[in-house]
Amino acid sequence: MAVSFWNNLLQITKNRVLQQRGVSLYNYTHSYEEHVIKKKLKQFAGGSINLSKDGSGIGVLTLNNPRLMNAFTGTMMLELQEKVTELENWKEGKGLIIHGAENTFCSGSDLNIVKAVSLQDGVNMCVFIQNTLTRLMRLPLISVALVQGKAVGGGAELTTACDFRLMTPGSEIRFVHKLMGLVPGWGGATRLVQLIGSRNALKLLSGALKVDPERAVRLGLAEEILPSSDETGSLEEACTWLNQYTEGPADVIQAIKKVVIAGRELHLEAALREEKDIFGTVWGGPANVQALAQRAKHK
Ligand SMILES: CCC(=O)SCCNC(=O)CCNC(=O)[C@H](O)C(C)(C)COP(=O)(O)OP(=O)(O)OC[C@H]1O[C@@H](n2cnc3c(N)ncnc32)[C@H](O)[C@@H]1OP(=O)(O)O
Repeated sequence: MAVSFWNNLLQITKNRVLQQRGVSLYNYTHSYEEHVIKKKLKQFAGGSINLSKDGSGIGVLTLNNPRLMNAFTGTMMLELQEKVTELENWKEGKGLIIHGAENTFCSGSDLNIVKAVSLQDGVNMCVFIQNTLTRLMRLPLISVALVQGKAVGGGAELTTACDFRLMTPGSEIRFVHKLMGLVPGWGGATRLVQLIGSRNALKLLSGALKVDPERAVRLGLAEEILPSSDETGSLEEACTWLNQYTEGPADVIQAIKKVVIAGRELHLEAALREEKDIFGTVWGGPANVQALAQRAKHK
């Protein structure tokens, strides 16, 4: 009796955490105070995170700090959080492409920050960006990291917060943390293990291996190698690839992503309950009614 009470409570809590995507994994009980770290991040300015949203429900998020190979400054970390909040509230959204400006993806954390901050601030920055990337991963949008040039360190970690990775010829994903005397902290190791298994993840992290597109596809880390390597061509190709999966009404696409998140993150019974609740949001909805009226056949 008591065990089942606590199991139920645990499941309800997990459901709530999943549903309230803005909720942080960490709070003051972990000595984490977001407003304090935000103030610190403001001190490391430069670059920007740009978001454009088109009428067909596809958003394009551009990491824009090409002078430093699109390394994340403090203000870019803050802007990423703002853009994720905007995307969480985008009712018409269906898909998201993340790419870097000027033919390269991202070289991770700005090394000027790594050099300047204390251990406590470093850990709190890690918490801040880990929270943002967890929310990014849970967006009700189908997300793609378009990897052109190099995705290094935190840049490699960011690619793993997307549902899919598409790589251009000559591009590379590399977890260089070991060479910096570090390990991933933006959630990248946890997600990498989920994506390619613990043995492959261990090889990539402990060898700081350069993962070219062919190897990434073999490992199941990337879906495809796009034909174009230039910025405009590869972005168009990534949009075309994504469109195969975002055809249809936004509420249905978002519901599909939500049932997949539930299946991935929750225990079986909680996932099944969540799936039933999400099902209830589309049953009898406009797309369902229209499909029934058209006597749809799926040949
Ligand atoms: C989560 C924790 C982490 O992210 S730890 C990992 C931090 N990132 C790194 O250690 C990557 C360091 N950078 C590199 O290895 C190379 O710059 C890479 C990305 C491979 C690109 O090489 P390459 O194409 O030859 O360009 P480059 O080295 O000439 O770089 C151009 C200018 O950009 C700068 N840059 C690059 N990355 C960063 C970074 N993360 N932080 C600060 N600055 C960075 C380079 O220093 C270089 O600047 P400059 O032209 O020498 O003034």
